[in-house]
Formats: sequence, structure tokens, C-alpha cells
Amino acid sequence: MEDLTRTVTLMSKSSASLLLYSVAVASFSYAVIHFVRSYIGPPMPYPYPPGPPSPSFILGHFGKLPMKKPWLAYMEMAKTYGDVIYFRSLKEHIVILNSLDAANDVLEKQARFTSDRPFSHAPSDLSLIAGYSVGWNDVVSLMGYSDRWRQARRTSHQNLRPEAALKYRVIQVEKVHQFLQCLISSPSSEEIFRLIGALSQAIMMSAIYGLNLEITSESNQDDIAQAAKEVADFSDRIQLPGGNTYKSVPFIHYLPSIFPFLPFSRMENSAKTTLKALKDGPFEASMKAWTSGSSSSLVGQLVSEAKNRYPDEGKSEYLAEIESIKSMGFTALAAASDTTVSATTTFFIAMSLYPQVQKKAQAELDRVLGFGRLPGFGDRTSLPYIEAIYKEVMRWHPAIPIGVPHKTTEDIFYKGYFIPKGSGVSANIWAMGHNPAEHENPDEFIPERHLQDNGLGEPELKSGFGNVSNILAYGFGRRVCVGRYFADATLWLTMACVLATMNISRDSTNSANESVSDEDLKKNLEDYYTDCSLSHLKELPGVKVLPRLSKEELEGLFDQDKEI
Ligand code: HEM
Repeated sequence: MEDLTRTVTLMSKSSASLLLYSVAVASFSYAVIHFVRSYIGPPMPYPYPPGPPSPSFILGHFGKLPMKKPWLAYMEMAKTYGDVIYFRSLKEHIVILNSLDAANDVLEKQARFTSDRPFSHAPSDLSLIAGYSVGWNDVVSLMGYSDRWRQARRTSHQNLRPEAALKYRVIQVEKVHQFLQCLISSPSSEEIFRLIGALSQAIMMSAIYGLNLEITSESNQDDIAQAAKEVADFSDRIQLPGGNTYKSVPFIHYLPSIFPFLPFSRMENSAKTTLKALKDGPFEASMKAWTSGSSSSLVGQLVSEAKNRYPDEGKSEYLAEIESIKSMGFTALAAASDTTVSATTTFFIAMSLYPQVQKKAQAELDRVLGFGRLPGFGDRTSLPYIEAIYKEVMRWHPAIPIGVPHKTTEDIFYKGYFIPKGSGVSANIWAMGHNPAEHENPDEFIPERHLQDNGLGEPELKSGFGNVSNILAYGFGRRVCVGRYFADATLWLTMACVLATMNISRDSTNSANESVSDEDLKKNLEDYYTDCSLSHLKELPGVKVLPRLSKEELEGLFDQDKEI
């Protein structure tokens, strides 16, 4: 009897183990099948677009995608794979659009499904629960395609659209004139570089926050200006195709709280502090100045309108509106900072390398305005060559050559290829502007390419004055740059005023590091630009400015009525 009991006990023990074992095997097999299926995905109706073969089944192209000036590598790859290229990085699908046709088809015509951003919001939400959020979701340009983005975009659009942008012209004129005054003393190339940065910051701080920053060639020590630059630098790293894939690693967002000493954690923690400083600092300073009546500002005006609409300030609608005003303000500051600097420094280097272009522009200004008058916005439509220079700057070296990535919210198709829901889609703006089939000698700075004969032997623009919609550098679809009218006015005015008053040239023996001839600089110009998403010159090698008029004549110009 005892034996029988032992046998039954043994049997039930072994069947329990067997059961456990079977459950374990089944769970493991399920996990493996699920994992493999998540890589393979459901059966596809059409193939993915062509692309280089994946180096690894698990990783795909993770760690193998070009991260330095990738627009050049993707343009080269287009010769083999065509204008739409596909990659997989871990489980992230990545699509690069190398032609304008593809960008129009995917990002404009199918904008309903291609207006999200691939900046992993789910992990951010998880980290919110864990009490840790960097705050990237407060940046309008990085927000997902959500109601929150719609509200922030509406606030930005209402205050930066063409009619609204007119009110900033007074500030743009005032600051550009201050910038010219700083150029009178023929600053060094390093000083010119810093003055350009200061001009961009001063215009935005005044326009959005009503705060006055001095334009000076000293390194900018202002906390807010520094924070704006740091935010632009941080987001720079995650905006390249595949640059954000690491965020899809499960639980990576917990790392900063658990292991604060890791380099990744330090970067995230630093970004968190900087974003908070940038979001709250200028807002609070602006509100203080507004309340004391010492300055008028867009932010102050919007907050007081919100207060009138929602007298009960604790209401969630009121709080949501204040948040979207804050997001608009600090995103504009960060988004404008390096982009405007990139375009303005590109203009300076172009004028120093192409003196014949500069002469032609000055001849147009002198003919239309008369020598010694400063151009104002009212003169814009009489100056086609200046407009062509502005357009050529934006084509020759777009500030964000590989655009800001979009993300698909549904499966979409392009010319028989399948682009699955959740894909990151980047527009190679560089490749579009440097396609030799459309732009002869694309690496040369030739404003004439934007002009045609009007039938009377005079030049006219192919695409109208101030027409930002065909400037590819501002991006595509529903996420197109919301500050483009503002940027357009600042850039045009800066270029026109500098050309009217200064001669830009190069001292090839006097560059910061070594002497470099104009020819060598032209050949290797790309080496002087930063590699990341937001690409700008690192210096203005040997660039100098000399006033075209005497100091007294120039001083007299600034006393003229400031035509807006
Ligand atoms: C040279 C000047 C500038 C260039 C080249 C530029 C370029 C761009 C590009 C390429 C995008 C992404 C578009 C896309 O996703 O397809 C963008 C987005 C954005 N830009 Fe600009 N930008 C410039 C100046 C400005 C200025 C001055 C402001 C603010 C006043 C601004 C505010 C924004 C904002 C808020 C977004 C995000 C839009 C969204 O995601 O809905 N930008 N810009």
C-alpha cells in the first residue's frame, strides 16, 4: 500500500513537472514566434521600397546607418536603389525620399497619414508614470500627431502666419539695423559669426517675449540664449534617420532615474534641465515685464487674452492654453536659433566666394534704390536678383538637409511599394536641390537659375517674390515649418541690407586655423559645415566685411525713416 502511495505521489509529481515543462516550452515557443513575427510582420501586400541588404536579422541596419552628413550618402545610394530607399533599424522602418516627386506624393498628398513624428511617445508616457519625463513632448516640432500638437500648431500658426508676421517687421528692421551698425567697425570673422548668432536670438526674444537682447560680438553668455542653443543641439542628435531608434529599447527611459551616472542618463538629465529652463525662464521674465508694464510682448498678450476667455484660471482649458503658449514660444526660439544662423552664415560665405554675384546684387540695389539708401520690405518686389540670392542660399545649403522625420500613422503605398504604419520618413532636401538633372552645376552658387527673361530683356523670378511654398528647405506637408514667413522676412532683410551697405570678401591667408584659398574652400566647403541634422558652418574662414559708405554716411542711413 505504501509503495502504491509512493508511486502515485511520484507520478503526480512528474506529471506536474511535465505540465510545468510543457507550459514553459509553449510560452517560450510563443515568445520566439511572436518575436520573429514582429520582425517579419504580417504578409505584405506589396514589397518594401528597395534598399541595401540588411546586415543582421535582429538588428537590421541598427548602428550601420550613416550619421555624418547622411544626406550625401543617401543621395549616392539613390543611384543604385532609386529615389525611395528603405531600411530597418531594430524594429523601426525607415524610408528616405530622395526626390521632390516622392516627397510630394508621400508627405503632401498622403499628409493625413504621414504627419506624425518618430520620437517614441509611448516610452515617454511610461517614464511619466515613473515620474521621469525629459519634456521633449513639449517641443512642437517633436510632438506626435495629436490634439496637443494641433493646439500648439494652431497657436503658432495664428501668430506666425503671413498677416500676423507683419507685426514683427518693426523688430526685424530695428535689429537688422543694429547688426549693420556692429559690422561698420569691420569685425573679425569670428566676431561676424557671433554677431549673426546674436542677431537671430535678439529678433526672436524681442518678437515672442518682448525681451531686449543686445547684439554684440561677445560670446553669448545669456542663459536663455545658451539654453536655446543647447536644446537645438540635443534635438539635432535624435532627428537623423535612425537617430532615435535606441529609444524603442524597452525600459530605456527608466535608465536616467536608475543609473544617473551613465553618459546617456547624463545627456537626458541635462536635456531635461535645459528644456525646463528654456520653457519657463523667458516666459516668466516676459510675464514679469508685461505685468509691470515695462514691455509689450506676444506671450503677454496671449496670456491676457486666455485670462479673459477663462476667468477661472484653474480650468483645464486655461492651463492647456498656457502650456501651448509656452510651447510655441520656446520651440520658436529653439527652432529659429541655428536655422537662421545657418542660412545667414551660408549667405556670407557665398558672397565672399562669388564676388561677381555680389557686384550684380549691389548694382541692382544701387539702380533701384539709389546709392546710399537702405532697402525695406516695400522694395522687395523691385529686387529680383536679391530674391534669387535668397532662394539660392536656401537651395545651395539648406539648414536641415535631411529634414525633420515624419512618421506614418497608417500603411501607405508609393509607386507599388509598401510603407508600413509606424515608419519614419525623411525627405532628403539636399538631394532634391542638388539633382544635376534639374539644377545644372548644383554645387555652384548661381542665383540666375531662379530667374528667366520677362520677354523685354529683363530678369524676372520664375516663382514670384516671397513665395515660401516652393522653398524646399522649409519642409513638407502638415509639419512644414510654421515659422517660414517669419524666417523669410528676417533672411531677406538681412541679405538686402548687408549687400546695400557692406562689401563681403575673404582674406584667404587670415582664416582662424590655416590659410585656405577660395578654390580649396569651394572644393571642400562641406567640411566646414556640421554633420548633424541641423547643418551650419562651424566658422566663416577668413570672411571680412568693409563698409561701402563712410561711417558718417552709414550713421546717416540709420537716422532715415525706418521704412517697414
Ligand atoms: C532658415 C530658417 C528655417 C528653416 C530652414 C526651417 C526649417 C524647418 C523644417 C525643415 C522643419 C520641419 C518640416 C517638416 O517636418 O517637414 C521646421 C519645422 C518647424 N519650424 Fe522651422 N525653419 C526655419 C526657421 C524657423 C523659425 C524662424 C521658426 C519660428 C519662428 C521656426 C519654427 C518651426 C516650428 C515650430 C517647426 C515645427 C512644426 C511642426 O512640427 O508642426 N522655424 N522648420
